[in-house]
Amino acid sequence: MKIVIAPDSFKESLGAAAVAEAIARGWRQVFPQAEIILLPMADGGEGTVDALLAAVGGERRECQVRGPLGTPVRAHWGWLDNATAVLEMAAASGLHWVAPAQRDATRTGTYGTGELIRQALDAGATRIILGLGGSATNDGGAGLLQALGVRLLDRHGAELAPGGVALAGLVRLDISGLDPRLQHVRVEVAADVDNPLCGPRGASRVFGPQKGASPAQVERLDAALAHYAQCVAAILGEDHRDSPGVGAAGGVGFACKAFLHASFRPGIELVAELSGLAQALQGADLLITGEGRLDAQSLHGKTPVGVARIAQAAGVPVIALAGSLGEDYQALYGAGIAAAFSLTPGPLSLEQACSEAAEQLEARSVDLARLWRLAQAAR
Ligand SMILES: O=C(O)[C@H](O)CO
Repeated sequence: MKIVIAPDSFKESLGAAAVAEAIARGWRQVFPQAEIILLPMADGGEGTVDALLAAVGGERRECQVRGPLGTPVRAHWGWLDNATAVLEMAAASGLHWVAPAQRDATRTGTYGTGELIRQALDAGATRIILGLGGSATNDGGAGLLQALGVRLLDRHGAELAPGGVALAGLVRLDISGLDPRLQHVRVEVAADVDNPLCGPRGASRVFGPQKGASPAQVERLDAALAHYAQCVAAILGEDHRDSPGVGAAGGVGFACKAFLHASFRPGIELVAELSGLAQALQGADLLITGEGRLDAQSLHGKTPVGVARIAQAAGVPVIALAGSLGEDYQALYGAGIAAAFSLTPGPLSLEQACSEAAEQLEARSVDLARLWRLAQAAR
């Protein structure tokens, strides 16, 4: 029997490698002889740099940058030997940097992600792979642009304060100071979702609430991003707000598309390709994937659906384990996932569920393996 285990991280709880190991421990209790291949995945969000370094090798580097609330954080990135830098915006501006009680999507910013890009430029990168997802921010990448030399000015000619809501006061963009080294760098965005910038499927409405935005704040943020997109279109002569993926990471995708001329692809596709997932699936009986939460939104680029697409092409069935199953998660059954299970055995606080994730994963994996054995015996 050959099993491929290819999960994402469980955000704010367990990295993808630890998730894969916990599932493998459970499976081995029932099938000690099984051939088990562990391929930790990522979709552009948290864990993308580590997944890519694990897949292709390279050097893990660290630097201090401005976190989402403006205080210093220690962010990591990767350097591959062909002058390629691998960055993940969550390392600088991710939700995990902001304690739940402090989450405020109206004022968090992405300046630190721009500083990460500067680090890559200083190192001489000619290609930058930038993972988007898992952000604490909703600023349309405004902070990132400021860190790279763009000036965003209000009606008094003063620089805008950090955060998405401040964009409502944008009157003028001065792009003359944009770091000239960017002209010689290929930027490839690996995005976790394909959402547009604004509107019902936009960054603020879909992802704002998980970053602490109230319904009224969501509306203010959506209007501010629409105004920002309008100002950008006025100077560039091109409106990128509806392009797929520009709503990733609170709209960082938009800044990358408009000013860094980035190409876009689903993050999971890139990670799966570099990790050799399709090859690993040859002759496999089952793929087990997982993510902290699965719901209908997962259809728009999240890891379990991305790996399921590749498994489907290889004729391998897929089962997903999730920390929690959200609204309309059954939509995943139409996207190549045969069955999805939530981890918790009963009511648990979020803190408890996060701290017990490894034990619960192992236990559910045992349950799953036992069910699989029963199904095999009944054949
Ligand atoms: O960071 C976010 O906003 C979500 O992960 C979607 O990209």
